[in-house]
Amino acid sequence: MPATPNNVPEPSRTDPALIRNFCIIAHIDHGKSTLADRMLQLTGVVEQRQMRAQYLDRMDIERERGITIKSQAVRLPWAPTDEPGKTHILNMIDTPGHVDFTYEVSRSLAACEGTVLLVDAAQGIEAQTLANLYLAMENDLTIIPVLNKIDLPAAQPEKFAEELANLVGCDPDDVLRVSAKTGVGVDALLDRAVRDIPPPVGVADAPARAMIFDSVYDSYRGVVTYVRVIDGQLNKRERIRMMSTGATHELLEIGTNSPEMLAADGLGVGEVGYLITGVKDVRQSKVGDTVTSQNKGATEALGGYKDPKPMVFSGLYPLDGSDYPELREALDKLQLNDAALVYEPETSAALGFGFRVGFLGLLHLDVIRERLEREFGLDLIATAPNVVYRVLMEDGSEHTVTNPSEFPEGKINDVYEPVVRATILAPSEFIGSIMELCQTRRGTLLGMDYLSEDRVEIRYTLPLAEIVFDFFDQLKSKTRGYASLDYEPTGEQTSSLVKVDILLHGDKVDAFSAITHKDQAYAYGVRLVAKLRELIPRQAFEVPIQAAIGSRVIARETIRAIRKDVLAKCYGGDISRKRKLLEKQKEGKKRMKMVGSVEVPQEAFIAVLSSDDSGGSGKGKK
Ligand SMILES: Nc1nc2c(ncn2[C@@H]2O[C@H](COP(=O)(O)OP(=O)(O)OP(=O)(O)O)[C@@H](O)[C@H]2O)c(=O)[nH]1
Repeated sequence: MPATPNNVPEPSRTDPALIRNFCIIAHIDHGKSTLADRMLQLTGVVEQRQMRAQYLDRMDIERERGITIKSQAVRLPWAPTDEPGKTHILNMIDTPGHVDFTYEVSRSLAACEGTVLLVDAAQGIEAQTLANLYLAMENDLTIIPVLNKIDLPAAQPEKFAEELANLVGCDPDDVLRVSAKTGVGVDALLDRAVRDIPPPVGVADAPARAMIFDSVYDSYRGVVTYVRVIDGQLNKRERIRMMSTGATHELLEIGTNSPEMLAADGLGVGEVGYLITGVKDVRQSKVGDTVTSQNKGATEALGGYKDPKPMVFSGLYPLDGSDYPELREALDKLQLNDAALVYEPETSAALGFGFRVGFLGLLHLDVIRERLEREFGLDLIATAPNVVYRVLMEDGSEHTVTNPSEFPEGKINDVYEPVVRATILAPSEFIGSIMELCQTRRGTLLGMDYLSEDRVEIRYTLPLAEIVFDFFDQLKSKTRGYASLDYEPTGEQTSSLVKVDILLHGDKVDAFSAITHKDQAYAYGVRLVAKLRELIPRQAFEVPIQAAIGSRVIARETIRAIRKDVLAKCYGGDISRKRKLLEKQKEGKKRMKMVGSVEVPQEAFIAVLSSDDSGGSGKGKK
């Protein structure tokens, strides 16, 4: 019998023996949000008529794109089927599934004792299933293997139960089978969570220590911080201290989510809930930090706290220069809710005033750009994303390069670039094409394992710069969509990297500068110069386009001159027709940027993004 809100125990200081903290980990689209929805319904915390799809994904973009960006926690009362009178509290912590947000995933995992490992019964294990499973194992979590979507005609539960059982080391019969869509098997899953996941252990009378696993900005309430109490207790109205910064705040409100906020007097050992202190900026309440009481607080923080590090940078410029103040304001607002977003003003000779913005990865970049355009109505030019390089000069100085045009001139000793460990899962028939792709992207094979007869896991070390553009698209097209990819940063390596500049009519265009491997520089220069010749219209004078490394020109094309006389075709005196043509010409000009003396269309800046010859890539077009 599912519990109802009426027999929920008091929200604060629940007996830890009755608490189970868990999260759901899954590859994108394997049904995590749908399963969470079913759990909300089955435990009675959301009434049928209020139910809407993906209840927990609150951000519009999350719902539209069907992805989870920020994690959320929700408290579910559940009396197991064999103990109907004993209501337990299941705290479900939703985790983002995408590789860009791995740090948030690992913080959420650290707040749990168990995890539901959810796998699509028609797809099987994918790269992010593995990546998240390894994180869960590192955190010593109890793993409940579950196959989802068993209602699908294409489901192969027997085959994938075997695969999953091999992976987690259990019997195939112990793999649960559910349909998050129809609800079949979800009650058995909740029973299993109560039975298998250990209750939290903590010292009730020790100084309070709570781990922050998420914090979100709410325009009415300020920052809402999600915590899991490990030791002691936090009480309403007390002063709390953030251990990484030492900042203290008054605890204005404390409570739990069911799934709406429900205020309480405090939170005790093992409990999961929210705190409100009135701060306005999530950077004051950072994921991974430890909260303690100001008075007789703890001296040792929990686990390691790590600042999220931007991995990919891109220049964002308003198409209309007068929108610059709005862009700054919009970035300020987004940063209130996104501690990982960093930016600083930047000026480009070609694009004017803008910002160099650091992101966790490409999805993060896409989401931010889309929000800037959609929520703030800005038209933006985004320069090609690049990674961060470290350059050591012969004179011993060191430069961190986040913008290719700032790559130092002069005598360079070494250039370091970030590398990742990539895991690719695919049917074994594609091994050849995957290896070929990784090889051309300067990859080093680390190893390969068969998960089952026809599915293989391939591990590579790859430069991050080689995968930030279109690696995933290429991988998908070479494997007919069957491959999945996950990667994690593993440090840096020295490489022979050079800066390729593009000169238009003799002037260097900073927005087109790129850093590439020495062996690829020539091909890159030739390709870009050819593409720009196609995209830049003829001007009143001849325009040479050159690619150069330092002062050495490696490729050249020329745009021939024309006199663009739109009136040439209008004989006679039809003045209104003439005016129309002139107006049309003026409008056409608005979409151009003057770069030195040359008019460059917006598409040209996007063209740098794509590595094929078909014009701009999908990513740059939005
Ligand atoms: N047939 C069927 N479809 C399902 C089931 N569970 C989920 N789906 C569908 O699978 C798709 C992905 O489900 P989501 O719940 O959004 O997946 P997710 O894992 O939360 O995705 P992210 O939030 O991006 O990580 C949606 O179209 C769901 O309707 C199921 O049990 N059966």
